Amino acid sequence: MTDHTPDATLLAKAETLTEALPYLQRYAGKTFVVKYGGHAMGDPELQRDFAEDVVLLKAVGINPVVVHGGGPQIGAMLKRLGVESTFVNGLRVTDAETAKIAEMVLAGSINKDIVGWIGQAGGRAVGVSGKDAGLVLAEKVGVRDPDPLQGIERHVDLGFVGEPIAVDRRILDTLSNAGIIPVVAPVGVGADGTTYNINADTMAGAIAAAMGAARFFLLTDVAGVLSKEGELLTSLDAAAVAALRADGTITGGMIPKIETCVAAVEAGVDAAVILDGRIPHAMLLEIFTKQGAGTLVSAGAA
Ligand SMILES: Nc1ncnc2c1ncn2[C@@H]1O[C@H](COP(=O)(O)OP(=O)(O)O)[C@@H](O)[C@H]1O
Ligand SMILES: CC(=O)N[C@@H](CCC(=O)OP(=O)(O)O)C(=O)O
Repeated sequence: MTDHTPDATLLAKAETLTEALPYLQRYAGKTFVVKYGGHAMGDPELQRDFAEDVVLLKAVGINPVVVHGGGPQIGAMLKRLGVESTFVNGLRVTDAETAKIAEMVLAGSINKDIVGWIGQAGGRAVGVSGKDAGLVLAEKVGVRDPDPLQGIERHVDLGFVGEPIAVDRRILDTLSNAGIIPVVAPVGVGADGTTYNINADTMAGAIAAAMGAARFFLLTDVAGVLSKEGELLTSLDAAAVAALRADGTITGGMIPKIETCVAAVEAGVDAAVILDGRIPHAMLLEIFTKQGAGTLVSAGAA
């Protein structure tokens, strides 16, 4: 008699699909905003995995919106051009020349690379910056830089660093409704036409809030938010984040990342998750399996 039982590998594949079924049903038609950090972009295989994940989301009826960074890539270009660069609280101090170079790298080079990778993975993507169709109106950021050693706060002028004050989502809706994946570079424009360099986490958070996203993923090069002992903190709320900032556990690039997560969930995004972009298909594993990964930031008590 013929044995009709499929082999174990095929059965495991079928089980993976059935495990995904409730998530597919829950998320169909929802918007997911994905922040793809510059540090997560290094490896060509990971780039391909990322693009496949985004295309798969679109294919199963989710509307992904990609917002990308490119801090290390801007840094490399500034170095090649002999331009010095400094950061305050994770934000690049941006003079007029740096703003021009940042826009060139973000909106010109990286944006088109990602559009290309998505195309290679069988999707259709269109790259825009916050300037296109008035997507992101920005204004100049002022930052207070605490100096705990002296117990004072110095005011630091960050130059052409902006923060989003209004998001006009119509271009994103138009693209998504046409089956196209929008890819957004973190550059914004002021009411007077000034170009602003915007931290990509902040940009993505503002877009996630404006889209009422069901999920906001931030792909980076760490497992998530780590404790002082280096352990992964799997779940945080606003109060826990404030405590971790106050005691110096969260520093540098993690500051805008975690603050944007808190702001997004407080603005109505269901959940924000900081994910390890070095893990192949980190996003798919987080969305479609029972194994949560990374740090989940939620509005209520964690
Ligand atoms: N408590 C913390 N947990 C994890 N990472 C932290 C923490 N505090 C600071 N960081 C730093 O934040 C970095 C992530 O931010 P960033 O370099 O801006 O990444 P991206 O380019 O993906 O936006 C980590 O690589 C790490 O160096
Ligand atoms: C104001 C500010 O800091 N802008 C960032 C924009 C890119 C970015 O945020 O990239 P990552 O997400 O890869 O860090 C910068 O100039 O580096």
